[in-house]
Amino acid sequence: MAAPRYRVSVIGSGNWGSAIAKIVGENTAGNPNEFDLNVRMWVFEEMVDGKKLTETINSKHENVKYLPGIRLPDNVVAVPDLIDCVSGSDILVFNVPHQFLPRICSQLKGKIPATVRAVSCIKGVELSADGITLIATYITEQLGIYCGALSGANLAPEVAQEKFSETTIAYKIPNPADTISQKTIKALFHRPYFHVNVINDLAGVSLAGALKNIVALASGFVDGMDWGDNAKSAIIRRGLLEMTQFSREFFPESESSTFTEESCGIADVITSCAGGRNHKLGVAMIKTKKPVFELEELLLKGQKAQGVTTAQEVHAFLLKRGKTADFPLFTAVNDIIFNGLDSSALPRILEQVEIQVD
Ligand SMILES: NC(=O)C1=CN([C@@H]2O[C@H](COP(=O)(O)OP(=O)(O)OC[C@H]3O[C@@H](n4cnc5c(N)ncnc54)[C@H](O)[C@@H]3O)[C@@H](O)[C@H]2O)C=CC1
Ligand SMILES: O=C(CO)COP(=O)(O)O
Repeated sequence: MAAPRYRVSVIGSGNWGSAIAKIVGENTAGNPNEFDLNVRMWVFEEMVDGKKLTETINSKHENVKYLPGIRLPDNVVAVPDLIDCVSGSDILVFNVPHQFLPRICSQLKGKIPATVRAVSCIKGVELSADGITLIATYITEQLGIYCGALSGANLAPEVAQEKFSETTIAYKIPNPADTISQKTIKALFHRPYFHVNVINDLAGVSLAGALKNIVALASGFVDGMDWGDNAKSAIIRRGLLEMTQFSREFFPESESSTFTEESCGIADVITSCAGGRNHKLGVAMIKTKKPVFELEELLLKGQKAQGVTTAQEVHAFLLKRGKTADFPLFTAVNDIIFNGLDSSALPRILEQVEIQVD
């Protein structure tokens, strides 16, 4: 009997969504025994230069708004209808700014067979009255399918230009009878220029990707104040410690080594504090004093900086638990964005507590 050829859909077509669709399209084309050639990519439809974005993507093979200048493989097909996009697929790749996920899941609920498998490339968390849920876990809870997580030091424009980077995927086989293995998942994402390491630590990979966006904003603040490289390294060190402590304390199944050894940990903090959108926004906030969401629109032109909402969500979670004092950097980032705290207070705030990680 011939082995199954898995059909893959990518849900999302922003800066990272399009770059990941390019990778997946290259790999389905390169592994015809394992994957169906065509990759459907869900596009939140909008008019760009008087034309539907899906039509432009399918005729020019370029996402002219969110990943301009990069040719997408011909086998990546833009689809405006979410249900059409996922129907008949075996593997779903979720890649949207995290604030849009609940609506997407509510549209998909009850329509996905339990045998479908998913990977989330989203960097964020889901906040509810009960607390914080990992994005992958949220997808599992909403759709009844297993979901892993991909996260790493992966600025989308660099990955799309095929400049070398590494990434981490957390994927555990949920059912011994599954034919979609860690090897299958690696074959879907690994490229000569995009090296994948598959591990088991779903909480560590997911939280590293979400929390580093808060640290990247803080690094933008110190660069906005022109405080130099020593200050930025201090923010990176303290940020990584708070990220690890948060994960170990609230998700004890996470592993410290994920933060120190994997691309999704230290490497992503360094990358994001050097060149990411959250960093850029942090710099601009200090230099211009303009409101954060006005700057996001102005600078990112429809792209999103996830650190702003994540800082707010993590703060609400810590406040409810009386734990803000244990996470002074996370708390200060929220207070600088939303409560008018002066960023020059960072050294005084960080002096008060030294983080302990087991
Ligand atoms: N861009 C990057 O370099 C990287 C991003 N990520 C993460 O990937 C995830 C997706 O980010 P990007 O693809 O960069 O997105 P993006 O920041 O480019 O956001 C724009 C996307 O949001 C969509 N959108 C706007 N309004 C919407 C709505 N109401 N409903 C649904 N979609 C809507 C747009 O159509 C567009 O596809 C985020 O969690 C981000 O943190 C991870 C690694 C790298
Ligand atoms: O996650 C990223 C790089 O790994 C992208 O970070 P930004 O969203 O801050 O651009």
